[in-house]
Amino acid sequence: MMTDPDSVLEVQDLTKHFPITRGFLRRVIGHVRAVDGVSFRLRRGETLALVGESGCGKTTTGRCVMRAIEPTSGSVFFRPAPDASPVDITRLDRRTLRDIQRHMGMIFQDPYASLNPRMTVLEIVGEPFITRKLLSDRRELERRVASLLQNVGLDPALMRRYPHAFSGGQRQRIAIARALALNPTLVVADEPVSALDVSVQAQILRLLKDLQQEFHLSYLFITHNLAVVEYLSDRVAVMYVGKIVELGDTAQIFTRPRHPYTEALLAAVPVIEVDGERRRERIVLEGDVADPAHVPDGCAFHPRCPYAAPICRTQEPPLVNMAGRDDAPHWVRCHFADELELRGVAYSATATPGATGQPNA
Ligand SMILES: Nc1ncnc2c1ncn2[C@@H]1O[C@H](COP(=O)(O)OP(=O)(O)OP(=O)(O)O)[C@@H](O)[C@H]1O
Repeated sequence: MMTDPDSVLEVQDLTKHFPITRGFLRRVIGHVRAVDGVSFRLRRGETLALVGESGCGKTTTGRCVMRAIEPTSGSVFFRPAPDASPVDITRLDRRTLRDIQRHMGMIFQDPYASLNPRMTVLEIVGEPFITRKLLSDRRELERRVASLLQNVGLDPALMRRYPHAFSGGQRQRIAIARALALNPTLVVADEPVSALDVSVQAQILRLLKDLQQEFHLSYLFITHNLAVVEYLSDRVAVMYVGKIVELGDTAQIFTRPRHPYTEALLAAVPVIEVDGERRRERIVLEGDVADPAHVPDGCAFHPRCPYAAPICRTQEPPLVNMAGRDDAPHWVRCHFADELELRGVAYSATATPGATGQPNA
């Protein structure tokens, strides 16, 4: 159950296992454990970033939360409005689900692929009103689309143009206008700036931040870019092979990571030297992400972990809250979380990625 009145989303023990089949009869010979027991909470107006290397299960988690794909098990409690009762998205019938989904918006990585090239901006941004039969008056529809375009910094006079007339950044603004059309409570953004020019990324991130404040949006922000996380996120959940291995406040995670995987991710981000000279300190993570179809025994990170001990090969560590009694929770899944002195990076909550693409610039 979801008890906290401040929560917009509570994900409990979510799993998504994709069957691996073989042969003519499509016999199931195994499972890809893309999401494997993920739990987290998102408060009103908050941004939670899901980070990790490619293949760790971030996108699958986001899609299960919106029930764009069917989770294998677990619950996703969602409160569509501040005074509404929470519902478990995973238990809804099709029609109720569709009603509830209007309170959720989704922004994708590639604004070239996500916008239908044969539709005008008016049709793209206005489509949610049409398909849900919320507006039939053409004038009113144009007025609403114009106001949405203004919100995202686009000239409403361009609403009759097609996507090809716009740059990547402008296309992403159109996609954002569409995602916000029905005034959602929750926005799931999956790498929304990764496909854009570095110079445009900062503008789009700033826009997302402004829109969040104006419309009290809660963001589930999927990204592999820690500069983006630093700029936008209140909290961070680090995923590795379908599981959350560390979850806490952004500042905590950056300055005092407690999981070796987080340390490795942070080390892969370029940092600024104390003397002011920027140095690319790109420590590439050794080895590949474990195959979620053959998850290693014990801690899934142990084959790549520089601190691994025998216990790590045999026993899976539980997710434990390492924070003091009065501090914000800091969850870590590592046998040695309270022993290791791991390296973080300098953290500045005001950093703006994009101009340089670097977190501490
Ligand atoms: N439909 C599917 N069938 C089988 N396996 C899948 C399917 N979708 C995803 N997977 C697998 O699940 C795992 C997690 O994928 P997911 O896309 O969620 O990761 P990710 O962290 O979002 O990575 P990326 O940033 O590359 O999208 C991967 O191993 C992927 O190959």
